[in-house]
Amino acid sequence: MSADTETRARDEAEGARTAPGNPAGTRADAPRGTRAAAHDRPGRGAWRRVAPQARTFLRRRLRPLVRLGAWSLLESGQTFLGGYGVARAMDDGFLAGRTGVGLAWLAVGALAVLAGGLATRGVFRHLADLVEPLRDGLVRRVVARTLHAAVGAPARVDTTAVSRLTSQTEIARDGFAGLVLVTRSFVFTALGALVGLAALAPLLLLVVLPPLALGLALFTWTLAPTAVRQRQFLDADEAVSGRFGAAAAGLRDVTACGAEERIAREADVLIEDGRRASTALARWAAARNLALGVAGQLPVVLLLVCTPWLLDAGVTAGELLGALTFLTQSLLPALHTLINALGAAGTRLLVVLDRLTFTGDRHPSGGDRHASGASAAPAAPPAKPVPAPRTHSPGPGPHVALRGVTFAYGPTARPVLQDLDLDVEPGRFLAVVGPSGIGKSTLTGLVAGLLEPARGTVRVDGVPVRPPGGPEASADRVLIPQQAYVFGGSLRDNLAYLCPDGSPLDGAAVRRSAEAVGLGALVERLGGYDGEVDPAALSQGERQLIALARAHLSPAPLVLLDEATCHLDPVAEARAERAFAERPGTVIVVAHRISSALRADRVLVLDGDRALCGTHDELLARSPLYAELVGHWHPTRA
Ligand SMILES: Nc1ncnc2c1ncn2[C@@H]1O[C@H](COP(=O)(O)OP(=O)(O)OP(=O)(O)O)[C@@H](O)[C@H]1O
Repeated sequence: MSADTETRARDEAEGARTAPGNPAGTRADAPRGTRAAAHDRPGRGAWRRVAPQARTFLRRRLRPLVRLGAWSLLESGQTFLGGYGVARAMDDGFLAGRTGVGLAWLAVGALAVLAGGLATRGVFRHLADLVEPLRDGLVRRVVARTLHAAVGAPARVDTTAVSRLTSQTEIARDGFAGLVLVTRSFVFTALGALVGLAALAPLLLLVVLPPLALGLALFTWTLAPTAVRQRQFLDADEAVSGRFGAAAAGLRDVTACGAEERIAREADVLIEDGRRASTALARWAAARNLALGVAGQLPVVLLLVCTPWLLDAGVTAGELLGALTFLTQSLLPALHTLINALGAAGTRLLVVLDRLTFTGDRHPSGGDRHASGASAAPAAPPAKPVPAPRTHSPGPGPHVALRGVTFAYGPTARPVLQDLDLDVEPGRFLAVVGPSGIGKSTLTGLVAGLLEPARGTVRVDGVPVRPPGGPEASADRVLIPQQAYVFGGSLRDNLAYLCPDGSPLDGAAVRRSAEAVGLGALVERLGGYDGEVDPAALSQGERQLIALARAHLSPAPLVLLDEATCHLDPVAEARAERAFAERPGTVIVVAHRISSALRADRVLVLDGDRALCGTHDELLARSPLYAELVGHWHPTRA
């Protein structure tokens, strides 16, 4: 606990946006649900949950509280003597022509400040006795709950526990320390000032107390709505970062499915929510400032306005000056710190404590606490690609033609592919092989339209491949990447994901595709095609089988498999590839194992700047790299 905690609390109060440790990970996968829940939940709900535990915590720590109070009382002596000393110095000293007496009273005030410094030291010593147990208790609770959850559902990893254990418990500790400091500082400063005013002239209380009480009441009224807005602001912020995190992780699928517009629309909604939440929060900050004006500045104005009346009523000039000293030197700064700290940092502390201490299965904010463990498989599917009418004449498959294609990942980067010419005849099965990082995925990205060549053309059936974003981008071709995309829902919905909307789903075709790629065992395990798919409970290989069956079932005549079978064993991989070879259409497979090349009609070997295309036998004779790749391959190990 450092001595600048009070200042920090004030700084924190200035803006929640800069809050350290944004616990964004808590609901990365459930932004919409989160938003809805956040709007439903009043701030009082959080207060009701946290308050009983807070009371128990404080009741058990009466001794440090009493010690803190005692040192604070001593500290308030400087407030009392500060204003009272000024009044006496004026009335009994300078105005009475006794300069020595005046200076002596001022010296008393200065000594009181020194004594106050010692008292502050005592306050900090005992603050730790109150604050550290809070942090320890929170850490214990988070660890216990995380372990409990991990034992209950080992497949789901609660990664948000790290944030709760580190930044959130630190926010809670620092926030609590800051609040204890500013609250007791205000209470004892106000006590010192009010006792001082009463000691000078009770009439002064008549002027000062009403606006002070009104301002404090106004401020208290803003607390609950501010907590609600604070929560909404944090939730909106988390929803935005969660949405962007999920979109970034699935960028390739999003583009392949032509879902950019929907993702952008959803992001717009969330950003708009964030803007609204922050505007509402700012409105309540303005209300807090009004409360500060009423409680802190209005008494000063009233005191000045009432000066003639007060003087007539027997209040002396020194007493008036003392009263102004109380107000401007002590009460106003303490009030300013209290209002800002309670209004922003206090409500944020409430929100964080609510999250850390809530013991239900679901996070109070509405998101599933474990949801982030299934980040590889978003909970809800993005937009389905809009099917476009097939522009080419129906046949065994489209003709893919690349002419002089050069591509680099940046204007100054070395090209990954250079002057590449390639023809994949209609209905053919092409395997692409080459060392890691040579540009195999880049090639599929170009054919899928996800990437644009710097030079040259990529045509499918004579039509230039359009850049991503067009509605037809994924209707004529389907790209299955290594990271298979599976969403929560029925198996049937997962398989039909690339089928045209509105057209009746042919049950026999679904079964044929599932059987063809080897999905039968999983279908049985899930209890049929209406069985629910839980992405987090599937192995990588099972997810790939679902994605493969989906591509097989789709009407797309061009299928691009980018190591889409890498988690399957060699037998399962061979079966899946055979299914695509037998399916009408053109297939380009980035081979995970060289055995894929043996099954292909033709093989493209990418080798640095050179690329060779031919049959297996031709390449064995012409490509040293291919011969080497095949040489290292042992059919029994593949
Ligand atoms: N988005 C990107 N930005 C910059 N460079 C990239 C990007 N994607 C790939 N690269 C680089 O381009 C080169 C080709 O990458 P690519 O993924 O096409 O290779 P690959 O043959 O598919 O590799 P692997 O077999 O390991 O998947 C690599 O050097 C890679 O680092």
